[in-house]
Amino acid sequence: MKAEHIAKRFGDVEVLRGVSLQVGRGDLVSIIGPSGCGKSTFLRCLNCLEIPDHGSITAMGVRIERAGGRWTRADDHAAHRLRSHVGMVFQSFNLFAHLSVLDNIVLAPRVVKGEPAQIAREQAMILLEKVGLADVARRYPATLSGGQQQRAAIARALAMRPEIMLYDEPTSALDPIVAEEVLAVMRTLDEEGMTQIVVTHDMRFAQQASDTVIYMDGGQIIESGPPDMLCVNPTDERTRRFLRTVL
Ligand SMILES: Nc1ncnc2c1ncn2[C@@H]1O[C@H](COP(=O)(O)OP(=O)(O)OP(=O)(O)O)[C@@H](O)[C@H]1O
Repeated sequence: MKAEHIAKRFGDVEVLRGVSLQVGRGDLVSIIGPSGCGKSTFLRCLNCLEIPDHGSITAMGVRIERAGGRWTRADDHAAHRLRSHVGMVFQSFNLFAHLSVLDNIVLAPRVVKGEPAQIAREQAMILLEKVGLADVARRYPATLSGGQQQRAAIARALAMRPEIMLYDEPTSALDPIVAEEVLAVMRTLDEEGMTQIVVTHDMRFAQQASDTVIYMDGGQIIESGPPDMLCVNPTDERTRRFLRTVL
């Protein structure tokens, strides 16, 4: 996946100022940086949940190019194709409260892809097994712990068979022990070759699990590199100051 010169403003506020990033297949990239620096906005631009004003996104043979003009029907079509390759997981899980865990996972394959019920359910059970939730498949989200809900959200995203997974602070609402269960699922996906981009405040995970850590500040990428290089010996003073406060 490649993003080039992504720019985005909300009213007078220039939130992203030409952010470029290339993520290799199977890589796990963590995006860190101070609150409000544009991490989530950038992540959301990657699957056009937020429409960039300028710049381009290329992934899985789909290219979206923006030059400040109107968002057209053709752009919409391209964004739809892009999203069919990309799963997204949010901080607040966003599960459907009125559906069981199993039905949460079955829903999109049934409705969007028209998969037969039996196949969608079998696939969902395989995914629930994978994230350690097979025994709670019939329960409703409200009866699960935060970590279980987040793992169900990951299974739901995986049910659409994405090649790329985006996570927006997946463990920020969780205590460290429960967060570890979620991070373990992401590590397993990494071992299986899934491409993953994670906005996170969890520096330990960023350091231990990432191929690349991106440090953003002020709507720009200030520094990027392998976790050791970035976290042990950052070249930029702002990066050093940020890491001193979080490590
Ligand atoms: N839909 C929106 N409308 C207006 N302003 C927005 C919108 N979304 C984000 N912003 C603003 O853009 C800036 C960047 O927000 P963003 O959520 O991308 O930062 P972040 O680095 O992910 O922060 P955090 O770590 O606190 O989640 C903030 O000033 C935020 O208020």
